[in-house]
Amino acid sequence: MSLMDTLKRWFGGQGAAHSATPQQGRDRPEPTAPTSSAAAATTGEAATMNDIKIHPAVDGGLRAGSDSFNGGTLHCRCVDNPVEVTVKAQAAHNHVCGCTKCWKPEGSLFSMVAVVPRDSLSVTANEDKLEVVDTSAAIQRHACKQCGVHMFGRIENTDHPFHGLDFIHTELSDDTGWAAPEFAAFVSSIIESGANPDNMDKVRGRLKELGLEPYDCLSPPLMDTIAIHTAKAKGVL
Ligand SMILES: N[C@@H](CCC(=O)N[C@@H](CS)C(=O)NCC(=O)O)C(=O)O
Ligand SMILES: [Zn+2]
Repeated sequence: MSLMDTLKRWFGGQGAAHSATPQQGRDRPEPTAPTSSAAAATTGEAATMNDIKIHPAVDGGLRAGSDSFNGGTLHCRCVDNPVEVTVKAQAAHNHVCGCTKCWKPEGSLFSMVAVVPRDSLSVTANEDKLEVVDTSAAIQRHACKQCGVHMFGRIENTDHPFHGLDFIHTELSDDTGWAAPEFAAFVSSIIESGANPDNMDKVRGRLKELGLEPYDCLSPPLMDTIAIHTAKAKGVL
């Protein structure tokens, strides 16, 4: 059984999703710099909860994934010769991530990132435009050298709890049916990108309102996965 199957068996499928919102496609305009969202969160303006913009794909409510969806193609933002990644699987554990390392659209407080089995993902066009942004990171993020978009993240360390899974940003796909985000990870880390600490209650409030439970690391099931892996490696489980 693959790690993906194991994760799914242990933790079930995707969480509840809410009302529809348009996905960001590659030929749709980049969201404009927010007037009162990330800006409010970073400048110290008195933001209300409704001012907080989390990510363009979730700000209008979550769009449910489709049970029959089996993957699609992702494209970078280059108009000419875009990098294309093909994924032959539904994504799992989709979530918004506040860490400084995951790629975010311009002006967004959070990235949106999900996992797919490594063997379901291939680069199908313009692979020569990709480079790893930080070769020392656990997640080797392959980004387009021209537009900067991260096309996929891969864990090469075979001892890592998530080895076998690749990380993708489903918003880079025009295909509909991708699993909806289920939670918010590394929420406190948005402060490291310059978000105003005074607005954190409002950020967490907005995440809860959207149905994205906020965590300052990963979700409990994923933290359990890591702990189980570590316990087994140490021989205590
Ligand atoms: N507070 C740190 C957290 C970074 C972090 O641990 N990110 C998580 C979530 S993506 C991770 O798994 N990082 C591994 C990596 O970036 O290789 C930051 O914001 O930079
Ligand atoms: Zn992250």
